[in-house]
Amino acid sequence: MSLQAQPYNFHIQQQMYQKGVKHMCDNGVTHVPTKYILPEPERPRNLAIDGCIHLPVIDFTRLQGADRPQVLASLSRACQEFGFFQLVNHGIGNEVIGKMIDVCKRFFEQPYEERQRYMSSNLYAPVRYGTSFNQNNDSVFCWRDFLKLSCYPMQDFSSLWPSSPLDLREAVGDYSTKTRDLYQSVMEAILESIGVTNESALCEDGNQLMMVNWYPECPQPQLTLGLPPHSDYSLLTLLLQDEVEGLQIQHNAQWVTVKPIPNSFVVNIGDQFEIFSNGRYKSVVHRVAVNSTRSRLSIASLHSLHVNNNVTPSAKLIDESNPILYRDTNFADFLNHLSSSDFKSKRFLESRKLH
Ligand SMILES: O=C(O)CCC(=O)C(=O)O
Ligand SMILES: [Fe+2]
Repeated sequence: MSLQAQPYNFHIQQQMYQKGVKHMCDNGVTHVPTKYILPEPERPRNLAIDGCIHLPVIDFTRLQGADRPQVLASLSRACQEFGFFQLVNHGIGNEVIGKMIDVCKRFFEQPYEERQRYMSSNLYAPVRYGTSFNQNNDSVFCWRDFLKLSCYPMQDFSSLWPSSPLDLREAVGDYSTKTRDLYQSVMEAILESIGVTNESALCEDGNQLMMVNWYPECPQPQLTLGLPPHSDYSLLTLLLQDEVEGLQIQHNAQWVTVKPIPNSFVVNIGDQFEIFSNGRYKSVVHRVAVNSTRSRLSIASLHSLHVNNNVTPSAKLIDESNPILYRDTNFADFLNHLSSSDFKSKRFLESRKLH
């Protein structure tokens, strides 16, 4: 190879990575390029070796009935010990969920030119197609393409959602409305479980963002990750995963794989709620492992405070024995953190801790 050929190839490869993993797979990739290879200690172990975990299960129907006090107690334990739970009997119909999963898969199966229309490196863009975690900054890329859709208020955003597949806007509209209603009921229960009521800013008028994650089959899944360890900048995330496992959470200093339960949501506490609860409920670090035989789709509905609102520890949870632990924060702080190069070495939440 001539001396000049190297930088040229390097440039071509960089362009290829920026187009995403689906594009690379469509072009017949047979091994994981160096750009995606993690240092050994950060690599996942075989999914079959890492333990599986059955997260606490919360039955939404029981939450609405005479059993509410017992279910609230289980909810409180789950949010303190795991930061995660699985929500069953949530009332969102199979057709709404099935249509959403199907249309999202069809979005990613379109030719690159169609998906690329929504590509943007601007983290503020309300609709954005992209790859990796933060492709502007990631030194090691991850095996994931995504479509981000701002969803609330819907009339401000729905005309910006992809126009192809033709039924995408209708499916996202139905799904985001239903998940938003479900979020409000679950958040009311979470607030009640922590002994704080009348917090309408946490239930209404906030921000709703849909992250549709596509993890194509990966030829060497033991070398890379679909998503690196992170916690969500949200109050609460409602995650829908298809039947393919891959989500791992950190529990008792171990990575454990969450076993998908059909027709359920994985719900997790985000950074904003950990701050609001002054650390009582935990925003837990999680990551995604990929596999060599099956692509995987997940759809995270992230519910946060309105972008202009500060999140601050609730005065009702602060007293002499529970001193305030976090500084106030807002969405701009988070985006600054995300675009700073040191975000991997320090978690956003850590940067907000007072002591
Ligand atoms: O794909 C998953 O299971 C998790 C996705 C996730 O953590 C996220 O979108 O923040
Ligand atoms: Fe996440």
